[in-house]
Amino acid sequence: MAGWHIGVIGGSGLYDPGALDEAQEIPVASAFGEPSGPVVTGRLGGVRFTFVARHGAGHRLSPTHVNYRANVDVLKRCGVTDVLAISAIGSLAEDMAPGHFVAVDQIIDRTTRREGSFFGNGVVAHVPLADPVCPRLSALAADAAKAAGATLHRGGTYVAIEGPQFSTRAESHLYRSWGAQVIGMTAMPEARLAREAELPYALLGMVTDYDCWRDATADVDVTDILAVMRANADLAQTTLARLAASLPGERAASPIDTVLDHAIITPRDNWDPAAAARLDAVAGRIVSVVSNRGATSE
Ligand SMILES: CSC[C@H]1O[C@H](OP(=O)(O)O)[C@H](O)[C@@H]1O
Ligand SMILES: Nc1ncnc2[nH]cnc12
Repeated sequence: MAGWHIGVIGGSGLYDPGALDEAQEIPVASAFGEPSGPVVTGRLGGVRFTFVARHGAGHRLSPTHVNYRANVDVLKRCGVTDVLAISAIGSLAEDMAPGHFVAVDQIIDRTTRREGSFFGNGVVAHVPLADPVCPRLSALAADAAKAAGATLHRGGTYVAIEGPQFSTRAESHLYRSWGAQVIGMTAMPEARLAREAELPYALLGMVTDYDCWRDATADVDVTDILAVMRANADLAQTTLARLAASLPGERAASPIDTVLDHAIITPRDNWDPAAAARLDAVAGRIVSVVSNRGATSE
């Protein structure tokens, strides 16, 4: 059994992880282009945390233009074992009020304009995604949020829209009729990619608004969202500290750690060497043999 190394992807309003011991920015390049911004690593209560701000410093990247592949790839390259995403979310459910936290457990993907896989073009893989969220990490994060003082909902279906516009009222009602409880623009393809990289993924959403389905409230507005996020940023950082304090000393293996064992369908002899080489981090357990073989035969 090994130790924990938590990768944190901070969403709107959470542009830094708070006080990390021995914090340092580390230069790490991705085979999939530029990550959103600097990667900061450090320790919280003795546990290593590595942080990237999803929309970059100064929130320059829209949900469509975030390089989700590079973000997950650099976290994997840093040796992260698990990924906790923190996001601003709209509520589609009466009981999930602004200020509450939701440990999301299901996702409906309505995004259309994003690179959704590390694989393809020479190495094809099909990972299982029935449960896109890791129940162990999600429960730990939920407990930590509760201990930090958040009003916490365990479980909730998140509908990921392309954005950047918020939904129409008809869409908002439609998503409610589908059984979705919260809405955002970033959980996909992030959760897909974490699974492909064999990284257990959990998503803690901070409710910032009621989207636009609720007659009794004004329609969603970005200024209000950021005000709620700012009011909750400390709570998110305290949640991380609580999480660090509550992690078991040893990290027992997760089935997600080895999900690629039965997912790659392209026979090894047919792998495209360049495609395999790019997978040296996300699928390092599997492809390193081939990359090395390619290197020796040249
Ligand atoms: C700031 S309003 C919309 C914006 O906020 C959420 O971002 P994130 O998931 O990174 O916290 C939402 O998904 C949109 O990107
Ligand atoms: N209502 C909403 N729709 C989409 N993304 C959001 N992020 C925060 N609130 C949102």
